[in-house]
Amino acid sequence: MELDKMDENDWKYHGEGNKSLVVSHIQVSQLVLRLLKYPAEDSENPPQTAEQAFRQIQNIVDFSSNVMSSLLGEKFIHSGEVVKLPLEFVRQLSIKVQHQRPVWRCDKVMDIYSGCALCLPNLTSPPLHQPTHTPPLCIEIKVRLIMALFKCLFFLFSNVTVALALFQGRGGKHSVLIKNMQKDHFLNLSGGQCIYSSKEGGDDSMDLNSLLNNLRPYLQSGNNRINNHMSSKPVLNDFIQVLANALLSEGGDGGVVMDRQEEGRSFCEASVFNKERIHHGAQGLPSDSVLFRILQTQMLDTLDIEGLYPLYRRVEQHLQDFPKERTRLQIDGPYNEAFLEKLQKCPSEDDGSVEYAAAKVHQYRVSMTAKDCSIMVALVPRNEEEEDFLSSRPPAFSYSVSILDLDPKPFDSIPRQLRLDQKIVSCYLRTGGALPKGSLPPLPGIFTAGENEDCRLLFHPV
Ligand SMILES: O=P(O)(O)O[C@@H]1[C@@H](OP(=O)(O)O)[C@H](OP(=O)(O)O)[C@H](O)[C@H](OP(=O)(O)O)[C@H]1OP(=O)(O)O
Ligand SMILES: Nc1ncnc2c1ncn2[C@@H]1O[C@H](COP(=O)(O)OP(=O)(O)OP(=O)(O)O)[C@@H](O)[C@H]1O
Repeated sequence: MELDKMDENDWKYHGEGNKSLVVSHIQVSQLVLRLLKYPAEDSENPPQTAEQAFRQIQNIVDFSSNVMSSLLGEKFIHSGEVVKLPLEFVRQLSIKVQHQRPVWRCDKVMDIYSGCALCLPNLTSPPLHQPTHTPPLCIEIKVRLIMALFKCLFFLFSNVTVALALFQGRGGKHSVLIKNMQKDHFLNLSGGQCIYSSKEGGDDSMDLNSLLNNLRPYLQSGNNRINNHMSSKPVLNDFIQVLANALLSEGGDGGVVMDRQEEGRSFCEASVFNKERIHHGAQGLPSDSVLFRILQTQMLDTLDIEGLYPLYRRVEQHLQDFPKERTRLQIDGPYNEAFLEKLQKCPSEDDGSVEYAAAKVHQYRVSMTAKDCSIMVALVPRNEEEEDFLSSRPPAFSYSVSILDLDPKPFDSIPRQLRLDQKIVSCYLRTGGALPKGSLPPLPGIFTAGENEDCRLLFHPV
């Protein structure tokens, strides 16, 4: 990428979240740029200088590469690098992508003032072995939330959202869905075609059929492939199994997903949802799988928000008295090895010190990041000429598993977490356990549990 020759026509809208917007390169399919967003009311007066924006993105890179990578496993992490882009390019890009942005995300605008962005590999287009005729199938899962489809993994997470992205064609023809199940959010990437949704009041079964029709060519094998027939249930079951196998596999990149039942450890084994499993947390998950690593990192919050808040207040009070201590305590970074050491070597007993309190807050913030990240799984059917592809069921896939959105959560976000938690608890007490439609998702510490298809809330000791 030649930074002095940037042309907005080489880039297209890819997706966005709450605080960043992502564009992907049209020709160089392995590249994306992630740009910061500001509240729309700040569009005339950017809330930070170019230097501060650069620092913010460098902090994101450092936090990912020095802290989260060590906790989650390097093989799953792509931290990227900060780039400085020509301002005119960024302005033109912002105009170009505007009409593709979902309306409900337009309360924020793309940062067109700093010229800073994060350059990352495109995780929906991973360099997986030899090219095949069939394009990669990408599934993005926001781990905080998990959908009923994945109820086998229920015990890991606290709510229900999944984003599924089906990409057809590496260069040009795309069929894409990214869907937030809970809020009915769509992110249609350029030229995207929705293959699955569960719109409120919409015809879910039709959408599920659309998903199944798109999945069928990936999952038909052996006789089914020749006869071009495979009924819906096995398609969905196979899809879940292939996806679960990738999530439970111990390789990060470029592994091969086969049916794990043959290895004596099946997906269903992990699906048993019972009190034992909740109490033992990670038991049953392969120790180097992405799910295990994320769960371990989520469990750094040994205190719940109510237990943490007094420690946060201790640090806050100390900073009011000694503002310069902010740097020594690494409240806003730098996110280096010393920061990691602080949270890893935090004593188990409170000695009343501000260092202890700061380390607990650091741990909590890291845990929050691990609860809010996403997993991207890219699957490519293995060479269709190979014997095992034709005979195995479900067919074998090459895969890559990555974790995205590992930004540090600000120190100042703690009081907001407490308010959210209090709202949820009062809602729980008011409704006797049933969340009203459209309400906030439960926070960590509250599980949406499913047994025999029905959902209820359980308080989970953390
Ligand atoms: O605060 P919450 O619980 O609403 O969570 C925010 C998420 O909302 P949702 O999970 O959809 O309700 C929100 O997700 P959305 O993409 O907006 O759905 C973000 O993940 C946000 O993180 P950040 O501010 O971008 O670092 C999340 O904020 P943090 O609380 O993790 O800082
Ligand atoms: N490296 C990448 N490769 C491919 N797609 C990506 C990449 N990074 C982000 N995306 C896409 O862009 C979307 C927004 O990115 P991201 O989740 O990092 O934004 P965010 O604003 O931090 O989100 P959140 O609202 O969860 O905080 C993702 O959901 C994903 O679909």
